[in-house]
Amino acid sequence: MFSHGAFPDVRPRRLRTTAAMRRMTAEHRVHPADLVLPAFVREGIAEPAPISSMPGVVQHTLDSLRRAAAEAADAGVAGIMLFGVPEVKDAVGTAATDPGGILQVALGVVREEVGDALVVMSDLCLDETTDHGHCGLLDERGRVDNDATLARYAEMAVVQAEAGAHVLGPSGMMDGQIGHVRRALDAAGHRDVALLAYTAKYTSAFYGPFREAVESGLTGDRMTYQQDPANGREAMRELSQDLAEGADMVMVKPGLPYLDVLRRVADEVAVPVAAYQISGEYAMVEAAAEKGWIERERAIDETLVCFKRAGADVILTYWAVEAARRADRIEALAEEVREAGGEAEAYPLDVTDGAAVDAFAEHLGGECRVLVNNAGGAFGLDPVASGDPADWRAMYEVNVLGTLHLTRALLPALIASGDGTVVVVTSTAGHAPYEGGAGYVAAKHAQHVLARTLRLEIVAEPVRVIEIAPGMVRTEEFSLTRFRGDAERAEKVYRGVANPLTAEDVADTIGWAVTRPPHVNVDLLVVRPRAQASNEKVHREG
Ligand SMILES: NCc1[nH]cc(CCC(=O)O)c1CC(=O)O
Repeated sequence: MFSHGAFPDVRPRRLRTTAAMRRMTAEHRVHPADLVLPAFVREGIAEPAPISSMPGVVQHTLDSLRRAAAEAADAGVAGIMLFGVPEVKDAVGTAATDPGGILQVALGVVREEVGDALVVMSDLCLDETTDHGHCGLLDERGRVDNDATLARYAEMAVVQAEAGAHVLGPSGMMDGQIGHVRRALDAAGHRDVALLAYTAKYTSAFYGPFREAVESGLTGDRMTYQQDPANGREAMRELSQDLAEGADMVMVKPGLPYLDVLRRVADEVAVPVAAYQISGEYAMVEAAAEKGWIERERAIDETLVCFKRAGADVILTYWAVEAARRADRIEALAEEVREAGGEAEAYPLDVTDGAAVDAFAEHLGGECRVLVNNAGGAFGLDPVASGDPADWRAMYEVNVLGTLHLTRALLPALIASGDGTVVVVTSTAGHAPYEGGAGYVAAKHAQHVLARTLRLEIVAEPVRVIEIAPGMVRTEEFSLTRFRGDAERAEKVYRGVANPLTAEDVADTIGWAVTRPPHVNVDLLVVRPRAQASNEKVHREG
């Protein structure tokens, strides 16, 4: 290495003096387009089922998977990798080649939802569908039979491609799987379906939580087909095989314990390189954070940028959507505030998660003057007769319980400040019904009444409670979320309306109300565009 000179002329710390300097000199950044969300979908459940060893991750229903895919697309994530959990498992994994099998149905649902907006990937492996839990077929002595398994993989590949997958991820570590699957796809006319080869897949204790996620029946281990953690060079042998067999992208898995392998692979190839941050890696960070032993968001971001530094182009991570949001819009907004001379910190938070909200309150360290409860949203526009209870529940969770969680957690700090303000952003839907809006209307009425009740309860405290109720506001996502990404339907809401309110109009209103002198409590402020006289009386031109 050439010399850069010596101390005291050379002081590397100069480049670390300010946030702006560090940002300019950062060698790597995580972009939402680098991230892929692995997602589980389970057959025969009516509600998403939490996975206890992966807090925050669920086994989806088809419906909740559809929503999660739309959310991932909205967050700018690159892709989604689907794992299916069938109701019935058997020795040969029949569900894996049944066009009506859960994974295939899920692929169809996700493609229908997101089209080509996400790269839709599917796990190509038998362990989710076999009762013995192995990634392949067993011979009469109970050993995993490589070549018999290849034939099953070939059938699965065609069925998954037909169901709509853009990319298949053969993860069973059978010799020759990439070439076998490639030829099967080509023979069936699926020349454009790409293969993400699990090139270096190690037998790992860190897959533990995944086994719960797919309700694996595995007894024993996978040591005869997955790689030995002691081996690095062997990964290069697998790599040359996969490339020769036509792999479009290659992957190293697990992630963090194998960054050296990732670096070796990345140095060697001319195809995109992926890393899979697996279930056990996720669980470790979540568990330590839950105990308060590490800072959750910092730890997550650090792991992700380390993958980039080690040479990954693509990262499969259960934090994909959260990290994309953090990397993306909230941070951009904080940056805007800082550039305007203010101070800001971006802190992505799921307001429906009471424990996460408590952690956020702790992060603030007992200091808070103004709380703006702005998180909210509408899902669906169905009449009561066909209302979807899952939508209604979700709307209650985010609009009402979100406000409860934050207000509860921050009230002590607001009171202690000696001059606090709670703003509750409701809606004109909190004051009058409209057809199709019942679930949202009910939630917004509840939020309105929460604000009124709180005002009664804390009248003796130095805290104001202000409700802002906006009417028609055109933002990039309110109607898009309500109609699950149907842009045309979302657009129709505002068609012909001269000037719907903007997010800035509402922010301006909040800013005004909050900056009145402390003794002035704006109880309720309804703000609508001039063209809207009531929820259902809107003037449209043309
Ligand atoms: N179909 C095999 C497969 N594909 C992805 C994972 C693990 C993913 C994770 O742990 O997050 C596994 C489990 C295994 O090899 O035992």
